[in-house]
Amino acid sequence: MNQSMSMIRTQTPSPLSHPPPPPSLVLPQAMCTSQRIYCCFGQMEARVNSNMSKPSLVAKFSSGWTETQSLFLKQTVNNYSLPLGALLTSKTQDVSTMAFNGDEKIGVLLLNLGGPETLDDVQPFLFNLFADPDIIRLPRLFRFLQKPLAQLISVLRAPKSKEGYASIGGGSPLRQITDAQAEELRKALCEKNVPAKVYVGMRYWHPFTEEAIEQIKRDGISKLVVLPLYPQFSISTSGSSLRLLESIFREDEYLVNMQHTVIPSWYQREGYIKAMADLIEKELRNFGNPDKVMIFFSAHGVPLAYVEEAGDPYKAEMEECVDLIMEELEKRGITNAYTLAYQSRVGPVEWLKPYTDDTIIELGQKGVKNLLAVPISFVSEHIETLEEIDVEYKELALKSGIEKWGRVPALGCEPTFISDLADAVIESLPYVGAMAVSNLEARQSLVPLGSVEELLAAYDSQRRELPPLVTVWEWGWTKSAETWNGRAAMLAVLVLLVLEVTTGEGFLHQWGVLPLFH
Ligand SMILES: C=CC1=C(C)c2cc3[nH]c(cc4nc(cc5[nH]c(cc1n2)c(C)c5CCC(=O)O)C(CCC(=O)O)=C4C)c(C)c3C=C
Ligand SMILES: [Fe+2]
Repeated sequence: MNQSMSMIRTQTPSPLSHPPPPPSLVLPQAMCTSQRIYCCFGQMEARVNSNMSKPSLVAKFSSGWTETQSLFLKQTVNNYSLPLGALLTSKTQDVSTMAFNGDEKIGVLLLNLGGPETLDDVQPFLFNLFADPDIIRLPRLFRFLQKPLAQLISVLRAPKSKEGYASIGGGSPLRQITDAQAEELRKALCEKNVPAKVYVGMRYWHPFTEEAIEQIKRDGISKLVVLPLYPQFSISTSGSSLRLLESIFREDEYLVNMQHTVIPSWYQREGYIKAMADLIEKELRNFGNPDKVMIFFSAHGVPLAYVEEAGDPYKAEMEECVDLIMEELEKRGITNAYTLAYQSRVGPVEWLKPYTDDTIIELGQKGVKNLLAVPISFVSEHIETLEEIDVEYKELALKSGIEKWGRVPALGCEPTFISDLADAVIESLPYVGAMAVSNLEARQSLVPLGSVEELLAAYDSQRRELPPLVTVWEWGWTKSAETWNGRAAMLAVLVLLVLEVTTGEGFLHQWGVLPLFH
């Protein structure tokens, strides 16, 4: 464990005054046995017994504490070895004035994928997406081909994508919905006495993350909470956005000094789980016999290698998320059969299984008649809910023998959900600028709160090569021959691809590799 990971930050012992001083004492965790931690408002003092593995609350003296506050303190101390004093402030008082100095400006950066707003945007949007090494990661030898390949694939895919976007109104609704979510989150934070500015940073289209960061600098934000709008962490989504942020932060003096924290995933939060269960419960009522309906969770897929080779926690988080939603439904007396499958695969490599389309056909064959689709990787309506699920999968289901099909809407600006996001932000504030949770066992989710750098170090740190979505081959006997043979092979592949696309014939069509995308 490195030194910074084994530290805890505590409130300096101070008189019981108001407001508290900022956290200033940093102690190696190993030295914190029976560390006394004073909280300097509300007349309270907490003593924490801590060792390398897990701190625990051993004593608490307070006046005027509610049951919830005591429980919160206990859970917090037992789960995290981080700034206790600040955590106490966040639950008891106005964070903007208590946890931080009055001149601190809090910002929340919502990260999302972005989508083309017009049909003309589709090809350049796809180029940005495929030029991202977290989406198509070529072997080192072929990295120089990332952009030409992105150009080729985006041109190849654009007609099919355009058709999809045309059928949902000529563009993606993602920007509008994310802007509305940002505004609702701002209001919810304000109502909870945490005035903050909320920014939207998209990965592949406007408003780009770079644009949001420029605004954050102009606004003089001093403490930033980074909140990817993906409930589950994946290298291909939150990971890619965080990698971009890391490179932006690294090159900018203002940003290097701006304190931040990241909420990497939040699929396990009670408010989110309850909001999902509410939507499912409501939609089940539209069926004649709700208890006979198969609940069909359809998650966005990722290539299998992300999970098996790069350590992407996405699959594990997804499965846990589905279990939590089903547990919540069970508490409400809803014990329907359910299943989880993965949609939207792209290219010929293996993705997470079972695939949504195969599963729909199988369910039909098994005699399932009522199916309720639940999109689970997204919190906004977009092409993959409005077109892929509502049109393509519905059609497939009806063809496969399903008689009644329903679909749960995406969360959008659902109040329980927005309020829970606001709580997630508030609970993360004490971690802004602090070290990440060092105790693996104490993590509440598979990916812990932390800084951009730490999160990237925890997952996919070596950025191992992943099988590209378009498979290329290598041969040769010496290092240099391998390099040049590889490059020649890649060029040959490119030429053949161009010929295939222009003539519509060739070996890839014969092998069923092209058309590349479904
Ligand atoms: C090529 C590989 C892709 C991976 C891996 C991938 C993962 C992934 N994506 C989302 C969420 C969204 N994807 C969206 C669009 C989109 N994604 C891909 C490819 C991969 N996604 C493509 C080619 C596209 C463009 C649309 C299309 O042509 O099909 C969107 C935006 C949709 C919109 O309305 O504009 C979202 C959102 C997740 C959650 C995920 C992995 C977990
Ligand atoms: Fe995608």
